[in-house]
Amino acid sequence: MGSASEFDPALALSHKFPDTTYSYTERDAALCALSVGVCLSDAVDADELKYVYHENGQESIKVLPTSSTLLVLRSGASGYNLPGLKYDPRLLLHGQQYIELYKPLPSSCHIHNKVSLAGLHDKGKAAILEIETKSYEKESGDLLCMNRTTVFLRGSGGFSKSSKPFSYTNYPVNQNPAVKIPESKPFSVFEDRTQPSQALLYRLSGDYNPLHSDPMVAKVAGFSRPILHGLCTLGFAVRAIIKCICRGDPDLVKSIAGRFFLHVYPGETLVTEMWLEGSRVIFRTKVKERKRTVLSGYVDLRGLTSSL
Ligand SMILES: CCCCCCC[C@@H](O)CC(=O)SCCNC(=O)CCNC(=O)[C@H](O)C(C)(C)COP(=O)(O)OP(=O)(O)OC[C@H]1O[C@@H](n2cnc3c(N)ncnc32)[C@H](O)[C@@H]1OP(=O)(O)O
Repeated sequence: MGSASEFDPALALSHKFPDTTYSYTERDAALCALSVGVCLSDAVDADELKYVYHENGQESIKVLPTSSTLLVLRSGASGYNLPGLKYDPRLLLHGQQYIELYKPLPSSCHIHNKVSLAGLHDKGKAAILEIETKSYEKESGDLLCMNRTTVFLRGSGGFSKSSKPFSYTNYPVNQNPAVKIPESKPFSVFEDRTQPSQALLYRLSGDYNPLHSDPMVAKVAGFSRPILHGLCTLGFAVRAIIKCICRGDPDLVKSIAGRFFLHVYPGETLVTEMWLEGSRVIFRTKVKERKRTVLSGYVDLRGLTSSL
């Protein structure tokens, strides 16, 4: 169990993460797509079949931009170990995700990851830890994407040594996923029902955190049953945006930012509302059954035609 006295922010900040490597195949990419609801309600959906099948062979399938998180899972799906930070991994929740995509993701790839600490904050009742991963294609050396993961470590705050709460960030404020939701009617709304087994499928993408599969672990974490991975909810939301606004073209997505407000139980219905502001899509996802917002954020697009 973590406690404030076991936090040494200076030690954590001076830590140099080792580079990591990762390889994924067309099978991983297709599984990742299926686990965020691709072709869930229509097995021949013309916008989505390309993520799992291509007539020219599996090497020609497209990869969803949210699958970029697949590349960084090895660096800490159910917890991050770094000196100076001891906490209870069962109380960790995914708070935010920020993704930049520089090139369409290939259907299979060998990856070289450079990992760094992007933020550390004392929120009193919780600590917030932000880890940034830059993923390079091993063969070409090209930078493919950047993922910044914010985790909320409940029960681990209160470690500040002075009266001012400790807060360190090394990235621009305009990359903050917190957004103001417009008061106007949404440009588009998309509804999707997750399956009761959704988290059991999503975990095969590589996040084996037992919070999503083990009823006892879920109880300790304060939930009545295992909850859905935050990145699965984000995958459903971004899929909805690609479908409703990008006319099915995933390569239009330049960056994605999302903040998780509340847990989702597998089997619940996700309703994603979208507003178009220039080349930015602001979105909000609600759970229909509980009428609660679970996620909001924005997706920046490249080359959007004005005919929308
Ligand atoms: C790619 C690698 C992936 C690895 C991912 C991690 C592993 C995964 O397996 C784990 C998961 O997927 S968990 C499932 C998804 N996440 C969730 O369900 C969490 C949903 N959110 C919550 O429960 C609350 O918002 C909660 C609990 C997060 C916060 O609620 P409160 O305690 O009520 O907080 P509040 O009092 O409102 O705010 C306190 C301060 O914290 C900031 N904050 C709030 N929500 C945040 C969030 N989601 N992310 C980041 N910061 C957040 C607030 O701004 C506030 O700070 P300040 O006082 O300075 O304004």
